[in-house]
Amino acid sequence: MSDYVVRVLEEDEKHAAQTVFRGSLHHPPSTDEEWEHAADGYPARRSFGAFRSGRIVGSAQSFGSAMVVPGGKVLPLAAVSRVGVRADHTRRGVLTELMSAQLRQLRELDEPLAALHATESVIYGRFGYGVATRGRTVEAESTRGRTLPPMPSSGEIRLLEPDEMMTVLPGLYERIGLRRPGMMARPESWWRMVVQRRLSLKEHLTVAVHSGPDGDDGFVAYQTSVTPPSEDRTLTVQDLHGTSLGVVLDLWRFLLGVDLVRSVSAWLRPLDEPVELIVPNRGECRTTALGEETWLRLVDVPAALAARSYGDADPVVVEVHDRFLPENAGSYRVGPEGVERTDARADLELPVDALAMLYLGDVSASVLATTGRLTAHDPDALLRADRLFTTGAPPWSGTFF
Ligand SMILES: CC(=O)SCCNC(=O)CCNC(=O)[C@H](O)C(C)(C)COP(=O)(O)OP(=O)(O)OC[C@H]1O[C@@H](n2cnc3c(N)ncnc32)[C@H](O)[C@@H]1OP(=O)(O)O
Repeated sequence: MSDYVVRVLEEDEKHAAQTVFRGSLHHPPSTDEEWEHAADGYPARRSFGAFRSGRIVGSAQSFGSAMVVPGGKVLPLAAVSRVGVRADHTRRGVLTELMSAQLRQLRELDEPLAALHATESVIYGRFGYGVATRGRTVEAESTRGRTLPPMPSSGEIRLLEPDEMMTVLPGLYERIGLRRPGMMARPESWWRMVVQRRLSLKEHLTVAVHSGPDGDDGFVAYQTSVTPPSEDRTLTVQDLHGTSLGVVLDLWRFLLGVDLVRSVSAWLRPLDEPVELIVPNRGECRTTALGEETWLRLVDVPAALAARSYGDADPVVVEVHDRFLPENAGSYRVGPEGVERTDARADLELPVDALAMLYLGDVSASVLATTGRLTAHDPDALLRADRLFTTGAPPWSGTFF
């Protein structure tokens, strides 16, 4: 690794970094038009490059966002992406250096959380990331022309014109709010990278907005496709959010009734979204995949632990191990009254990646113990930890970056 230099990029080096990233994913370089929409998504000052003989061979970048944690507090979040190392420089510690530099920067920026979407599950655990939200891919058959189970409807649906999308969606997403642990804020540049880019590239994107008694309260963005030789059209959901479950299910009912569509497919939906209950027969709605959504990193463990709320139980002392950010290592007394560092003997012990799995409520301390990711020195403390860390519903993000 000594032949490599890892440093923050200059603005005019970002395009080359993007080419390395895209190449690592087996994609061609961005066209000028694509780059126009992608360029400012990840600021140069938050973008690291690894250089060998003056040439960029690896990249890891982030943009600033915010994530809601159990109890409703919203914490600064680094959204990490564009991670790639050129194929002729892998397995020499380049990513390890990039991750170390990035984590150090996020500490300096006072961002207690970092999140990413991984291409492979094997990569990020060693850097302290753990899967903190999951989602399911849902496929449902069209209900067109058939009688649906009765359900109270909560409003009306209208389609947006393409030129309305960028003016309506960002404000509507903000209005909907960060409704469940794991959801994140979308900076304006996110909308440009995702929606404006599609519109400029003339991709056919349809957006339906739901309005209830208080105005716009939900939306879905979707595309449709045919896979020859079949004539059957599939509708694929790209983005779906609403202020309540009723609004979200109204949007689903709309999608299931769109003409000339045989089935509706949506990926990484919340695990508890009950689409099965709004189709004529449960069997017409299947979970075809269950997958990792957010990999979360507690960059500042004491700040992150102190920010979330806890269930009703006596405190537990949790010892955290963190190889990359040793300032996080140590024992914390965690309870409904708050969190403090302590020298007391630990009841439970776990690495920081397992703490990320526990943090938003995706898995319980007992499950982590049973699967060998947490050591319980006191079985009673394990039950208390289950009650402390539990949350009402599975966490979910719903934002891809
Ligand atoms: C958030 C995102 O952007 S996700 C996109 C991630 N990028 C990709 O998947 C693109 C294709 N892959 C790559 O570019 C590279 O393989 C990377 C970035 C995943 C890893 O980069 P490298 O420089 O090879 O990682 P590095 O050498 O630091 O490896 C660190 C450790 O992780 C292991 N490792 C890293 N990536 C992998 C992998 N894909 N499969 C198996 N092991 C891996 C290494 O073997 C090494 O283990 P060790 O410490 O026990 O020796």
